[in-house]
This record gives sequence, C-alpha cells and structure tokens, in this order.
Amino acid sequence: MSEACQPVDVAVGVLIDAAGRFLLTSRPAGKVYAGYWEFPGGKLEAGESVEDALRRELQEELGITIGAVHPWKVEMYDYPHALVRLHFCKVYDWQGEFEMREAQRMAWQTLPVEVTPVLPGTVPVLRWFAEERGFEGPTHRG
Ligand SMILES: Nc1nc2c([nH]c(=O)n2[C@H]2C[C@H](O)[C@@H](COP(=O)(O)OP(=O)(O)OP(=O)(O)O)O2)c(=O)[nH]1
Repeated sequence: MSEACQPVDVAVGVLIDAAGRFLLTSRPAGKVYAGYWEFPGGKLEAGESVEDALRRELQEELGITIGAVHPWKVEMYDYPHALVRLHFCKVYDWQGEFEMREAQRMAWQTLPVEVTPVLPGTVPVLRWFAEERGFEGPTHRG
C-alpha cells in the first residue's frame, strides 16, 4: 500500500522542431497503455537527475543525443497502476538519426493532435501548448 502512495518520478522530453512541431511516440507492446501516444521519456533510476534520466532514455529509446534541457512543468498523475510525477522538459536541439529502438512509432505533431489514442498523462501538455499558442478548440481526438 505504501508503495502506491510514493510517486514515481518520470523525465519526459518535449522535443520541438524548427517548425514548432512536437514529437510524440507510441508506447511499446508489453508496457502499460501499450499503443498510446506520449512524449518520450521514462523513469528516473536511483541517484539520477531529471536531466540525466532524459538524456539516457532518449538515447536508449530513440538513439538521439539531446542538447540543452529546459525544465517546463511538473505534473502529478494518479493511474491505477502508479502515481507518477512527470517532469516535462522542452528540448530544441539534438543530434543523431531517430531510431525506434523499442519498435515504437513516432509522429511529429501540431495542434490538434491527429494520432490516437493519447495517454491521459500527456493531455495536460497539449493544453499548455494551446495556451502558449493561442489555439482554441479540442487539442486531440477522442
Ligand atoms: N514517457 C512518458 N510517460 C508518461 C507520459 N505521461 C504519463 O502519464 N506517463 C507515465 C506512463 C508511465 O506510468 C510512466 C512512464 O513509465 P515507463 O514505463 O514508460 O518508463 P520506462 O521507460 O522507464 O519503463 P520501464 O523501464 O519501467 O519499462 O509515466 C508522457 O508523456 N511520457
């Protein structure tokens, strides 16, 4: 029971390209919410900072080396499987070719997001983008 109350810290990368599009990736088979679209990232390992974890995860999952990490917002989300604390960071530069090392899919998106379904814990980010960009209307389908 006590484990369920302890939040799991997750580093999440919001990659933004020169055209203002952001990168979503689908969750691989075998994970909870497989097939749902999210921003790439993963859990912090013991002793890791958010930035360290993000660099490691994006290298492992996407094969890219990221440049500066800009912390954006922190959001808690209470799933049936876990309470997560999501550390969303903006990233504007990276090196290397994208490789989907976990057989995920990737999609550069703008508002409204076309891919579906979107992970519940990802939806707030789309609202923040909408506020920043003066976008009105639904941010995603479904
Ligand atoms: N990467 C990512 N995770 C998110 C987002 N929104 C959201 O609620 N989450 C949740 C889903 C999961 O419960 C958790 C991330 O854990 P994960 O299982 O993907 O992390 P991981 O890659 O370290 O996985 P593993 O090594 O334990 O298999 O955060 C998001 O936008 N991106």
